[in-house]
Amino acid sequence: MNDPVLQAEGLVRSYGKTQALRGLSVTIASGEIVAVSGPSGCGKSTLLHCLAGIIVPDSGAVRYRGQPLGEMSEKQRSRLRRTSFGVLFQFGQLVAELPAVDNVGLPLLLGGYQKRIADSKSLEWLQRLGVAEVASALPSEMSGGQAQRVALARAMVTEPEVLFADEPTGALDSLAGEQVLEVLTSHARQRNMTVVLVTHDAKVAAYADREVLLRDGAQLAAEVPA
Ligand SMILES: Nc1ncnc2c1ncn2[C@@H]1O[C@H](COP(=O)(O)OP(=O)(O)OP(=O)(O)O)[C@@H](O)[C@H]1O
Repeated sequence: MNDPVLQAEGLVRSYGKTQALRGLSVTIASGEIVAVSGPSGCGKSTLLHCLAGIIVPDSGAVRYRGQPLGEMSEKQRSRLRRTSFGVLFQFGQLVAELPAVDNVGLPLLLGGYQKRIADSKSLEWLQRLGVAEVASALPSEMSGGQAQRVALARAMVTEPEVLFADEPTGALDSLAGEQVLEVLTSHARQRNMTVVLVTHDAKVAAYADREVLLRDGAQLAAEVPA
């Protein structure tokens, strides 16, 4: 395996009495596209959120390039999410008051880019994902599928080292879903971007290099190539 980018060891995470992760370990190499799959409620999103440092496991550790996330301050973790990680949540989470072009450009503005450059990179990504026509639309004026593609553009625009995507094609019909996955995976392969893709759909998992199958908060079996 190439250099590991992310190593999770013995992750346990509960919500009240529900144990979402039960001692899960997984290693993700640089440039790998990994699908995390399994039935609803098996802990996929919880694993993604632990790997991205959005939530902290009750026990176990996640290391990013050897550095335990648990030993970073919240400020350091959020800086890491802004600079090295791109996160696409299951429900896009666009800013309701901003048109698509500004939603996508937001992480660039926060990273110190000039508005003019942020706008042009944002439009480039909207075009690549086939939603340039909604550039000036507010999220409330978009279809669910358009909003999801805009949210993906926002996660990709900073060219993150690792992209975490939770059901990135959940709101898309199958043709649009294939187009988005094609753009996402070909870009990742060109740029050696690591992708962690949560999905319950075998057709989506087939775009990955490797599949991590979960059942009830644990890995089902030896990892299988997708
Ligand atoms: N914020 C929360 N509060 C309480 N229980 C939660 C919370 N988030 C997740 N859970 C529970 O933890 C378990 C794992 O949830 P998780 O969302 O990680 O699974 P998932 O595989 O991503 O599911 P889905 O495919 O339906 O999105 C489930 O039983 C879920 O009900």
